[in-house]
Amino acid sequence: MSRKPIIAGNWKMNKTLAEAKAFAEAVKGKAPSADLVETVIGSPALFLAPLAEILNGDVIEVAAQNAYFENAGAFTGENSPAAIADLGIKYIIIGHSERREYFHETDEDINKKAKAIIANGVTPIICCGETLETYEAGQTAQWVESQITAALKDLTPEQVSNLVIAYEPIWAIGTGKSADANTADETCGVVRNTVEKLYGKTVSDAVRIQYGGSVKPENVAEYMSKENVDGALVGGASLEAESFLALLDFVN
Ligand SMILES: O=C[C@H](O)COP(=O)(O)O
Repeated sequence: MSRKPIIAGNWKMNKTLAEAKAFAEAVKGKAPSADLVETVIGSPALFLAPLAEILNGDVIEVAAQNAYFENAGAFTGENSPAAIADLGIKYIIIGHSERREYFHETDEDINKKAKAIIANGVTPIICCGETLETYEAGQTAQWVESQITAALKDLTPEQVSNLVIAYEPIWAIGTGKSADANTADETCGVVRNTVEKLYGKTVSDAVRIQYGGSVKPENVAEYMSKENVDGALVGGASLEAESFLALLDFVN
């Protein structure tokens, strides 16, 4: 099954407006054709509008790193999925382990966010992944299956076919100790099998699954060679324009 690769950077809470705009100008027009790979930059909400303007018409898409599950109302500090969609943003990352850890987001929150994002015509990138303790206890498959089952609750087969899931072992995030490609492929396979159990093989064959956790230009091609890995969600190595573009070299 050929699924279009998708490489997404996640800047997390980094950059100033000037740095974000300089990055966008540096990468504009330099990513491979969208026929070969989907390229996405996950930006802080502060920079979504200027990035969307600079990259308007470019193959590179902009993603938000989170959104609330209501479109408007008395939710101080939150960002509306409808307002994000209104900027022309095509992707919203949700359920990142840092949001779950530091901001106590639950599987139920992620499910509500996914529904609200899809209702606004935006594609969610739904994150899952286990702690080192869970990994060392051999409980990764059960953990990831429970996260994905809860995140997809009540979504339709078509909605699931079109979204992206990112498997990010917490123990590999920001540590430089990435999961080896076979482990990444195996657990992305668990994610795909979970989708198949819930929705059938047509949907599980269509859904795209990224690996994330210390992905670099030096190791991205190996991940992308694996059957169950359709892309990468990249933190540190996406912060600099040269490194971000080098993540895409595997398509050549
Ligand atoms: O969203 C990205 C992941 O948290 C991976 O971050 P990293 O590439 O810095 O390990």
